[in-house]
Amino acid sequence: MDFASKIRSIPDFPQPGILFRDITPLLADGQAYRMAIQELAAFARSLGTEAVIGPEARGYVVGAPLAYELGVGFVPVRKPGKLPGRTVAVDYQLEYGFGRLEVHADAIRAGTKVLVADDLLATGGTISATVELVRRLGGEVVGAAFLIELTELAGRQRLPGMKIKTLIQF
Ligand SMILES: O=P(O)(O)OC[C@H]1O[C@H](OP(=O)(O)OP(=O)(O)O)[C@H](O)[C@@H]1O
Ligand SMILES: Nc1ncnc2[nH]cnc12
Repeated sequence: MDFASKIRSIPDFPQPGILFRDITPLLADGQAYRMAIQELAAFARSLGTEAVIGPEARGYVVGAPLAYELGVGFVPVRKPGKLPGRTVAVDYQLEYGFGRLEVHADAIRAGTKVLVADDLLATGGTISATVELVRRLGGEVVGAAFLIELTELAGRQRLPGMKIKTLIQF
């Protein structure tokens, strides 16, 4: 499957100088979406994944179906003030901004093998923050799975030693 042909590139969004890689055409193609999730699921299975975690919002369209396909739980990471229970938070930076991510403090049992999932790896800021949240809760991060990797932004360097699967590289 040529997943890259299902990605639309939009210049200067959300700000000048950013070439935005839009996954919505891939999501709209049921067969491509399913094959992409199944390919990431094979990687996740090989790592013994017991839970999947993903950041709001686009991390959910990868992480949630991946967890469902594996038959394991999904842990949502949210932007501030959205989760009703006690939370743990980390601040982070991304290609075009900065922010804070939160997770419920009781979302992961200590020792759980957790796969982190998102649509896209750019600078790695978002996923590093997500990894940090898992570790703070005592989970073991076994790997990271993405649809897209922006190789020039070297996000992998923020994840030393991590097993990483990406379906499309730009
Ligand atoms: O590797 P990084 O430099 O951190 O960039 C990648 C992140 O940026 C985008 O999310 P965004 O914060 O735009 O939020 P969204 O999912 O709500 O659109 C994307 O979905 C990744 O989570
Ligand atoms: N260039 C990009 N396109 C889409 N999502 C992104 N998140 C961070 N950088 C991005």
